[in-house]
Amino acid sequence: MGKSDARHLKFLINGLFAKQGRSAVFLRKLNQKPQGLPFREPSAPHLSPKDGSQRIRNPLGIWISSSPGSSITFLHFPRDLRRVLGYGCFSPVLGQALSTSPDCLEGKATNQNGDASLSGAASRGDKGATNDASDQVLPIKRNRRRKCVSGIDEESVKRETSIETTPLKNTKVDIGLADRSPLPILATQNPRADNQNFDQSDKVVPADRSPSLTLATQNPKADNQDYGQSDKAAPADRSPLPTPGSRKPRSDNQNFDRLEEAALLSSLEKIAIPPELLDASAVFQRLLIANKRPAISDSEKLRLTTILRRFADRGWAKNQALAIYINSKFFPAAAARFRRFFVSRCPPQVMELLLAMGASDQAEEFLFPIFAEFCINEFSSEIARYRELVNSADLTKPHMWFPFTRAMKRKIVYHCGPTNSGKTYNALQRFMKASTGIYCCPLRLLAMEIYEKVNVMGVYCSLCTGQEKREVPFASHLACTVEMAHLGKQWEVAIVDEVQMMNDEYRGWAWTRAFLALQAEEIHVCGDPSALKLLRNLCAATGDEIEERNYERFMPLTLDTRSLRGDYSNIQAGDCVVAFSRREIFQVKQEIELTTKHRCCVVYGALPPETRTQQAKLFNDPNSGYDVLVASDAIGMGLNLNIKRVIFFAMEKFNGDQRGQVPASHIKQIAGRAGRRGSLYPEGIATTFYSQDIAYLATCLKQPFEEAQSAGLFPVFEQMELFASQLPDVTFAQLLDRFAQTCRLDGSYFLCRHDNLKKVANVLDKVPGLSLEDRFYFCFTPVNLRDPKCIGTLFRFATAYSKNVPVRMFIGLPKGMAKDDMQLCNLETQHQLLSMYLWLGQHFPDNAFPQKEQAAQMASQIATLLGESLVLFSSHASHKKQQLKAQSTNHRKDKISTSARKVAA
Ligand SMILES: Nc1ncnc2c1ncn2[C@@H]1O[C@H](COP(=O)(O)OP(=O)(O)OP(=O)(O)O)[C@@H](O)[C@H]1O
Repeated sequence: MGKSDARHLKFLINGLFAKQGRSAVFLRKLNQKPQGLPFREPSAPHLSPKDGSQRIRNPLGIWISSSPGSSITFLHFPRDLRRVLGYGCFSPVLGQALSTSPDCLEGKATNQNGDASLSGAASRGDKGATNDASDQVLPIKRNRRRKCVSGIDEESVKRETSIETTPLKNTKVDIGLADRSPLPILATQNPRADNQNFDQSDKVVPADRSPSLTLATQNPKADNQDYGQSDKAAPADRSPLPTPGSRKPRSDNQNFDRLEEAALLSSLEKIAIPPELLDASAVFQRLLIANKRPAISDSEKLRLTTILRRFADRGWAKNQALAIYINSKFFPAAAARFRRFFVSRCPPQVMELLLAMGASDQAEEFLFPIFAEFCINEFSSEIARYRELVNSADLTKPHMWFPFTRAMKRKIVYHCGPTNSGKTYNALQRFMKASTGIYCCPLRLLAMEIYEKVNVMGVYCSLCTGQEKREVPFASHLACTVEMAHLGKQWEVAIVDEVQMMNDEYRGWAWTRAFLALQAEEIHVCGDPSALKLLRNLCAATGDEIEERNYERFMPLTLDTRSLRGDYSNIQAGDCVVAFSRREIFQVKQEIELTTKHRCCVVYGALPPETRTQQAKLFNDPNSGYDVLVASDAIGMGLNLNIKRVIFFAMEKFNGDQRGQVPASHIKQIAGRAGRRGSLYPEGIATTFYSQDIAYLATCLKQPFEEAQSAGLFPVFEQMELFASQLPDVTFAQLLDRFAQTCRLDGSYFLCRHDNLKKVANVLDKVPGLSLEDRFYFCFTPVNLRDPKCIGTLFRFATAYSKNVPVRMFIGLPKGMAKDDMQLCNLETQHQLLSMYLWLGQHFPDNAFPQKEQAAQMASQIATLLGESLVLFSSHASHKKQQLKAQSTNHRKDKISTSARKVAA
């Protein structure tokens, strides 16, 4: 399809709705009349209300049917175009969506599973809504009162004209109408949200009859799946979309020979539909008023039933039906009703046509518009209910959730560079000069470090993490974990550190929210180059100005290809050995301490931040006697470490389901910890313990940063509540699933994974008496899901809370340092339980968790004990080493004396 064809198509779609006066802006912008198209001027309706439908002989061969009483207009595309666009029907609502949203045309809007969603795209109307203070209450409502831009900037004109070629040329990205997997298009957004102009047409179209019909999807995956199952493959589905070929050979029809089908189809395509049957609405009206047909032969009935069963079973119609808010679960019942209705009333002319078409795609295409009319007529309440549900799971245009922020003029400074390049340092310089500032980071440890550093420099700074709040009197600054960012306050400078985590599948939503919502004149975001493009896109949507500052490592990182060849004696002072499990970490530590003169500090995720900092200090201190660090990937972020060489003990990691290679981006981040400005080791080296791993390390280090495509999102409680109100009889875990299946997202976003939340939700399902809000927040509690003790304790806390009694810890203080690994594990678990209690204490009313202070004290004592235990472990090892040494000396002495005796004898 050529550029001009695409333009014609766009014009056609617009022209179709011009009579309602809603495409005027678009047409003016296009500023040219399509050549070769037999359109009348937009003001003159090109569809004659009398004949209802007519074939428009334009170069694209599209014909349109519409009838005076119908809210729907059908576009039937010729075969080659269908490959690109599918087949479908539009309501005036959709015409609005298309004519105001270039992004829709670009197919940018997707739901969670990567499906295009016409109405969900970021449109150029976005900026116009910035001052709409009435949007403040609920995200769903926020979208509804969007203002339209009256002025048209050059950029948007450019975007608009580029749309015409790009999607269609690639045939991959379409106008959001073609195949997408796994869910079909849900053109569900309330049209009122899109444009104020719609108010007029809203009056015309009765609520129940206004679903946005889309040219929905040929969805190969969803064909046979229940809509409700489609989230299973969610992460993968965000990736490459299937080529939108029109009607894929369907796998679900038993005994259907594809070749025969193809042959049949090629002949069937030639069947001409009489003009009087082109208008689906008219056909439906005929069916509606027809008496039940008394005389229909059994064979005719059987053939007709076969055609209609195929229509119901093959999946294509099911996907299309989503666009008219007939969900997949309801579709079989609707299709069965339609079959009975149709077979019993089918006029002879229609029957003849259908029997000639046979059980074919053409028959389905012919039937679908009639089915749509039937559904709208018969199932208006079901349609309205499902539409409400879909609308309540609308996560499109998340930047519009924060109108006060949008009303601000923000400057974004992106400090872009690899690890150890000084990004945070430079951002902090500006932060400290500002009269007010907020620093947001991924770890408690980092927040605590900045809190201490900044206060030492004389800038009063408070601390706020999930577990802890330290209020400094008269503090103007705040260091916090990103989830705890204060979004309602205005700041002069904000820092969002490690912004590439916006793409994190679990926590990404927190960075996205902070970035979109922070009310700061200047936002300094620090991150690696992987997030640069994404940030640019978000800034384009928010209207913020972006300045990019690029950084390079102070000293390059060198790859030592020799590796340690599996020999501990090659360990040197300043080495950091990275292992990916706790067991491996202690094994390596023990081996090093037994076989070399070095002593090891350890850092891993289960250690409290205080203990990790203490271990880092020990390692950084050249006089401490601890000169080697054994760590997990927890060193990738946050700690300032004087590492000379990073040695990867393994390149595989257990990811919760199975062991797999550690992704290159993680390897790079960890390796980048080697070498630090101003330390004993300004130059960094990376290598592996075993020589077989060196090739993978080399590959990882060479790899350029992989561009993040989308930012994480998660609904706020109010959204969840709205959604839940549509589904009163489901558990919270089911609700999370249903939300993930139903929600709609723009292409720049994905829904963060909720499997961990679901596990907690399942546990809490057994606790009666918790409100939806309680469940929502309880699910976010940081709990070690692999430890039954932690889960059991959370259950106990939730049960007590649900009974409205003060929640007690019942966690005793340990007797002393851990003497073995089991005791060490117990200490770690105890700290996790306390941390959980503290987190709940921060997020629920104070009187519900009254032992917060006690818990904080105990947590700090345990952190100290853990640190001391680790030191003790090292001295045990050196003691053992001495014993071994003594044993081997004695053994040697024995040997010598025996041989001396032998010689003497
Ligand atoms: N201009 C500077 N003067 C003195 N020290 C600096 C300067 N720039 C950076 N540093 C020091 O270099 C180290 C690394 O800097 P910084 O933490 O800012 O790097 P980064 O790029 O943010 O790394 P990461 O992504 O790992 O956080 C820090 O210890 C910091 O104090």
